[in-house]
Amino acid sequence: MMNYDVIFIGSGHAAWHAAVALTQAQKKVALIEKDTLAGTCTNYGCNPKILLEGPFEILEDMERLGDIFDHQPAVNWENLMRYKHEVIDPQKDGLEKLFSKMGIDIISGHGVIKDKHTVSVEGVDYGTKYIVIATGQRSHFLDVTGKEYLHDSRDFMDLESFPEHITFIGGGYISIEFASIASKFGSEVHVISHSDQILKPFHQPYVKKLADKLNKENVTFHYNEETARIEKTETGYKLTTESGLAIDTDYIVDATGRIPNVENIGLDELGIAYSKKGIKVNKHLLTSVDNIYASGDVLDKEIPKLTPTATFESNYIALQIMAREANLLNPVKALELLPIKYPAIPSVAYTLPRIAQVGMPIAEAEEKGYKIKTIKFGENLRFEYKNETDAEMVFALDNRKHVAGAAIYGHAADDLINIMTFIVEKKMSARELNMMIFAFPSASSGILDLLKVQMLDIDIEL
Ligand SMILES: Cc1cc2nc3c(=O)[nH]c(=O)nc-3n(C[C@H](O)[C@H](O)[C@H](O)COP(=O)(O)OP(=O)(O)OC[C@H]3O[C@@H](n4cnc5c(N)ncnc54)[C@H](O)[C@@H]3O)c2cc1C
Ligand SMILES: NC(=O)c1ccc[n+]([C@@H]2O[C@H](COP(=O)([O-])OP(=O)(O)OC[C@H]3O[C@@H](n4cnc5c(N)ncnc54)[C@H](O)[C@@H]3O)[C@@H](O)[C@H]2O)c1
Repeated sequence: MMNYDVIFIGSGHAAWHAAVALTQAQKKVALIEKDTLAGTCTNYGCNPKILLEGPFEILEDMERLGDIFDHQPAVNWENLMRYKHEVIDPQKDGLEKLFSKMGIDIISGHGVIKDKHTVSVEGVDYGTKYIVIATGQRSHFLDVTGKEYLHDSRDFMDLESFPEHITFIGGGYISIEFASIASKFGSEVHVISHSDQILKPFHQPYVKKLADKLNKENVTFHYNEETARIEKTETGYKLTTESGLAIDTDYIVDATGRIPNVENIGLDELGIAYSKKGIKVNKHLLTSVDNIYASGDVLDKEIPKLTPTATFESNYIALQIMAREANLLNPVKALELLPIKYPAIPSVAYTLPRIAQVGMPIAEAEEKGYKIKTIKFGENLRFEYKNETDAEMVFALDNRKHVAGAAIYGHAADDLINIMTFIVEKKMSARELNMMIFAFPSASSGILDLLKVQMLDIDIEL
């Protein structure tokens, strides 16, 4: 039987960062993957999503600049799809080469934990000292009549031609990000939310601003509607809700969330606890079995299930295993195994424009009595922000004049929020920011200049 120091079940970000770090630390490592090497983000999530969205972002920029351009171009979806395959498909091959070169074994097939030191793949057993469960999540599908006509995000990002009428069920990240693309493409878009909200975790005034904008661009939002059934019609599909709303459409994306892959991997047999939200772990990301960790989307966790959080957990587990191994070698100088401590985590909805946030939600900061300040940087710095006059940031100042949290609405929010993450995490003061020089003109320097003044909390409105 082949023996390893660490076996990872899954090969996404929750797994491979640790696999690389442990291999560099001379550990013998294997990644087990039943689908595509490198997991969701690389092949079917963040990477293809942002590639497909890129040209629509350029269109949006051009539209904002109006008649400065003589012609408004259109996106050729077939060519964009070809470009996606050209760029995204080789990524897994590149990683496979890198992993093999490093000496990481890649085992194809469905991994099942047989006992605490054995993982079985398609009838072959592999021995190991540690196991990391990093099996991620899969799309949830509604259990309704006609569910066979529903598609998920993976299907959407593989569409060969773009539908003229498209319907998204769910009001989360996937629905609203893809609805942004579809509306820019010129399709008639419907979004069905079973609650009275969309993008629930985000700053709701900005979500409303986005919904109003999308609404003007052919996106119709239907709130408090439960999907009842889907029927095939002569021209496409008819989606009917429990209240009787009927929508004729060419394509339906079910984006009602993702569910953790906890089945058929040996959890019950080993007594590893899990819930509907995922595998339960302690503060060291250990399951109830002392050599079996879990990482990434498959975790039952309160923090957002994102690529950077999966990567953070993966790196943390690598360090835990290295420390445990070092302590075995030298128990006298045993290293302290610190519990995981997450820093400020930014979230971004890659809509057109983006909505981003970090730190304490503004609504919570308001309740705590923190000072809430708004910077209308798009209006104030129109020359720099490509005429995006409605771009703005709201932030909360705690009583020590540190930024406790921020939310941004605007095209550059995905990058600007990283600057704010730094400021929030490091509890930077206006004085410290003032001691630094930033390149100008740039999206971040504008916002930083305005922020420094506002952080001083002198009574002026910018
Ligand atoms: C459409 C979409 C867009 C997204 N956009 C973003 C974004 O912009 N930013 C962001 O931060 N996050 C985004 N995410 C979320 C991000 O993709 C996940 O948080 C991230 O991929 C989690 O990594 P992971 O390694 O935990 O899981 P995954 O990447 O899902 O990897 C798990 C792997 O385990 C494999 N597996 C499962 N069971 C077994 C088994 N028994 N044996 C062997 N292999 C198994 C699976 O095939 C899979 O490849 C997006 C997700 C989707 C679906
Ligand atoms: N920009 C990003 O970081 C990004 C982008 C895409 C996906 N993701 C990740 O992928 C996950 C999945 O995305 P998602 O948009 O599918 O999930 P989500 O959790 O963001 O949204 C799911 C939506 O479906 C609704 N819903 C749930 N059950 C329903 C039901 N029975 N009927 C109707 N509606 C229902 C919810 O109210 C919610 O609006 C996200 O939670 C996130 O972790 C992140």
